[in-house]
Amino acid sequence: MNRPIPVEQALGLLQENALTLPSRQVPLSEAAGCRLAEPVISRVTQPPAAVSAMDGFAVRLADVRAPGATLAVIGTAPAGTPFTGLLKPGQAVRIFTGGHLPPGADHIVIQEDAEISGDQVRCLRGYAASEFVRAAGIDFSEGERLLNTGAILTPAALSLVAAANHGHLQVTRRPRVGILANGDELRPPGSELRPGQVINANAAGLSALIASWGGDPVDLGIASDSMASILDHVQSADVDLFVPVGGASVGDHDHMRAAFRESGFEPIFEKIAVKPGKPTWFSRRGAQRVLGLPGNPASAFVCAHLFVRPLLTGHFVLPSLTATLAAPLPANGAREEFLRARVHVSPQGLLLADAAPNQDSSLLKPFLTANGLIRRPAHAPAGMTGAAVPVLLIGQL
Ligand SMILES: Nc1nc2c(c(=O)[nH]1)N[C@H]1C(S)=C(S)[C@@H](COP(=O)(O)OP(=O)(O)OC[C@H]3O[C@@H](n4cnc5c(N)ncnc54)[C@H](O)[C@@H]3O)O[C@H]1N2
Ligand code: MOO
Repeated sequence: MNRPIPVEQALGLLQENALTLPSRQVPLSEAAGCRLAEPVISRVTQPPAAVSAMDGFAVRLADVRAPGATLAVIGTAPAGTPFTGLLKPGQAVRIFTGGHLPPGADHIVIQEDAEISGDQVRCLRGYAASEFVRAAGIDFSEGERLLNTGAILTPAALSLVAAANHGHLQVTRRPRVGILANGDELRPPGSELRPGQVINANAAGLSALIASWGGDPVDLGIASDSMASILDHVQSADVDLFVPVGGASVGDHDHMRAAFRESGFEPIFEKIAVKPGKPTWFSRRGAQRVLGLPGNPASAFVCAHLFVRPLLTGHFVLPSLTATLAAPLPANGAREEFLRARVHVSPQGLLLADAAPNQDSSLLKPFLTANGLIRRPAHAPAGMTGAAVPVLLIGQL
């Protein structure tokens, strides 16, 4: 299994070997960003009854079709305290936004269109149809399935679940993701460097990406270029997914795969026909997985987006937009390519993709402006300015 496999095949194998994690119950206050381990079924109807969308008067539409109707105000219906009496013809109830419509009422006259005098209200306008009434259940109903197993609890999902009257949720534990840098030359950021030494730059960014995708990053430090050192770091780690970085290629100092194999991990794939990131590899041991990234920083970042993100989010299809090339591209080689690019909307409203001029896999600086990856099939012919290309967003538009 040493030949590089296509990107789509790699994604399929990741999906077949997706992480399986235990679930636990958490209060809503701890559920942000977690993944649901069971569907959320609403326990209530929202709104529970027809309610007013405005401050004003609940009336019968039939009473106010013509302007100038004068009605007797028989009570008040603020939000939280429904008026229980029946609204008869010729009557109105003072109502506030969110208040339940009293039985018999089917229309709201907003207070700006009303003149109050004592316990009477005069409606200045006439109305052809019912206004400002929110029907019961326009948002959702009791028993309705609001979210499926696997959904991520986004801020909007959290409020929806709260509105559906769930105080606790069964969620999958966040995957613990161990980032293991490797290389005798590497030192932590902030170090005094001797000649030949390089900063472990990858771990900081990968850790932030992993957290943004719902993982709990665990910094496993830097292993030196020896089997013993890597084994030492692997054996002492309690993680669901290892993300070793570097030592993935064919050099004399690349021991990462062999060390994991020695630890009982079985290879699933060894290389991907992708540029950058050919040495990206994947293996498993029981419930644990390893997604090995190349050490080159751009390769590590791009392949984290392509292959670590699906493992953490459970979405194994790379989301794609269509953009227009802002500048020509040369023909592509034998590996599917993902070019760091700035994706932006032109003043004419066109989504443009502008590839960074230098795509060398050692460069980090292009990621400051690149918010997308232009996806180019293997052997794609040269692309002309104006051509449509698929783009994967990796940042804000
Ligand atoms: N003869 C061949 N040489 C290489 C091949 C090949 O097929 N045949 N593949 C190349 C490709 S493609 C890539 S990508 C790199 C990846 O190699 P490794 O994963 O083994 O990475 P290293 O050798 O450990 O490091 C490469 C480069 O990146 C720097 N690095 C490593 N880790 C970090 C880190 N955590 N932070 C910052 N920089 C890091 C390291 O110092 C090296 O400069 O292999 C090609 N070679
Ligand atoms: O595939 Mo490597 O990541 O080009 O440099």
